[in-house]
Amino acid sequence: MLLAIDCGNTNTVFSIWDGEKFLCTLRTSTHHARTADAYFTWYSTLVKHYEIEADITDVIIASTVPRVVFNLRVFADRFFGCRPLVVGKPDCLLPMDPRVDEGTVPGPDRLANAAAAFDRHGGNVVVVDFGTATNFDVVAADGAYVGGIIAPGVNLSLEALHQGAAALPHIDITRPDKVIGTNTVGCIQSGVYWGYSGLIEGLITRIKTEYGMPMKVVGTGGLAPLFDQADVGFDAIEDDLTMHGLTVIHRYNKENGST
Ligand SMILES: Nc1ncnc2c1ncn2[C@@H]1O[C@H](COP(=O)(O)OP(=O)(O)OP(=O)(O)O)[C@@H](O)[C@H]1O
Ligand SMILES: CC(C)(CO)[C@@H](O)C(=O)NCCC(=O)O
Ligand SMILES: [K+]
Repeated sequence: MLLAIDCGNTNTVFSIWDGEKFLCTLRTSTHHARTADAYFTWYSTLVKHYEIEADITDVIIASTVPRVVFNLRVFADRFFGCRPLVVGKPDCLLPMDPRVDEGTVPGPDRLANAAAAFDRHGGNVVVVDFGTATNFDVVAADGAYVGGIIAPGVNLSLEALHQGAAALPHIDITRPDKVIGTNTVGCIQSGVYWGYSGLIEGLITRIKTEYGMPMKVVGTGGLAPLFDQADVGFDAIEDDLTMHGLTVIHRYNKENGST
């Protein structure tokens, strides 16, 4: 069985893949100082709680935070006796290499999204991934990641307003019915929800125009369903896209002999 680890700037997600389906998905906040032993304590408690029969033989990691990789490597080695595949490292093959400016290191989450989008939709896809940042990942007809857009994440924008303006409270994102807010919270909610909806819709339109061919748009990440309610232009919402990409990359490496 495969343990797939998607380590974002805010949250770290572990999923166990039995070759056909994910048996569970476990989430914790990302801390670069978390030790291998601490990962195992957390992991084994939850696996026991959910009564999962996990026989982990392989581990794959995609981390947007370079510093956590060391402890995750130790975790894989100490508790599962395996050397993990780390997306973005030279010994982790990709089904298709990215085509970006020389010296650019695309986020491993974006490489996983590209592999997943190609596997499920066959390319000519733009993935909109709502995480700490909101990134748009363009996947060409042959499955290559060819670039995209990085915008500040929704929660980051809310936090920045609160941090930077003394009279503005911290609020949670929600879909306000009205655009014209009649109280402070309503005004912020409108600015972020409707402002962000315009950003997504506008960027999708511009990407399609520049790309010049029909494209599918797939939304993923925690806030994708909320923005889908504003009809921003998603053809599909797939909450497991990055994880699916990790299983695709892992399978590709197995079949092509690197692990
Ligand atoms: N209605 C909502 N309001 C606020 N947050 C939400 C809502 N729905 C989902 N979320 C948030 O979405 C998060 C899951 O999103 P996701 O895993 O895609 O990104 P992340 O963990 O925030 O970022 P990263 O992957 O960059 O670490 C959850 O932590 C949850 O707090
Ligand atoms: C954009 C984020 C932060 C999204 O998680 C991540 O993919 C990242 O750190 N990327 C590195 C830069 C790039 O993708 O071009
Ligand atoms: K993510």
